[in-house]
Amino acid sequence: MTRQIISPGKNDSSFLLELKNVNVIRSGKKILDSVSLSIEQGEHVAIIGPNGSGKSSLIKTFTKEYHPLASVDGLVLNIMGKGTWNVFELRKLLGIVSGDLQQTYCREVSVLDVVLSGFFSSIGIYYNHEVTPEMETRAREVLEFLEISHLADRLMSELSSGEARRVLIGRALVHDPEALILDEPTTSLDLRALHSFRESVRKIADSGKSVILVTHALEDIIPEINRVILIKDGKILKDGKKDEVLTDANLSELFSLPVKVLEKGDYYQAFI
Ligand SMILES: Nc1ncnc2c1ncn2[C@@H]1O[C@H](COP(=O)(O)OP(=O)(O)OP(=O)(O)O)[C@@H](O)[C@H]1O
Repeated sequence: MTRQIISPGKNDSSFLLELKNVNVIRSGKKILDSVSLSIEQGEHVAIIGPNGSGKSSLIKTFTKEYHPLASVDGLVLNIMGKGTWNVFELRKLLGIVSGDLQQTYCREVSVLDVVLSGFFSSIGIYYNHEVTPEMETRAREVLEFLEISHLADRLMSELSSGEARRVLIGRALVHDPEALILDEPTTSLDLRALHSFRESVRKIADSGKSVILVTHALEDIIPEINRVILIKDGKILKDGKKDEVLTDANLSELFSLPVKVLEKGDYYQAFI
């Protein structure tokens, strides 16, 4: 399945993602409103917004699940400098981890098979999937990198939320994506699981892959992320350096109520 996106760009772009004037309408409602942003390869970014602000819709636009209005002047939607992508190839290039994805793994699939399924952009391994020895070696390497080799033969349905979330990172990493996109990744994780999860993501950020974190929780922002984009009502409210964007005034405007931002060590927290 190949889809043509407007304004195919040059192939030598250093941008991982380049969006200009992206408008998305679903069920007659504008859910992304003239969104323009560029993310360089290797750059780490947090996209923060309240419930319903358009964060997941933005990710679905990156992965071609949602399509921008083609009739808008100046529309650009390029990924790695290209406007046209095979959708399955694209989904391998952008490793995505979300709570939704975790819910689809409630059937009996082993951890190793979950990681291997990343090669096929599928939910599990089926009879028509040809798993090569190289794929299995790579899947085991990823489990080791994430320090969860001991879980390889366990069933996904028997894991804790924290363990399962790290397995899904493994699935996203197995085909060596350019970027890891994390959509509300820490929902339902306790403090210990949160810590392990953050450490895994920090390791990935240090390895040179872009980490794009989408969340409403400031404490998810790992120190390696230096740029923050605020999104409200489908529009970009602010985009800039973390310490300049995460202010009381900006967060109060974002959530439409008085918010106090605290910086603690290398992390941030919001209070009301
Ligand atoms: N397929 C769709 N059809 C109709 N409305 C949609 C669709 N997808 C998203 N929306 C609407 O677009 C708005 C943004 O939704 P989106 O899921 O992107 O928000 P979000 O910022 O990810 O929210 P949350 O933090 O609650 O997950 C919401 O009002 C939502 O109801």
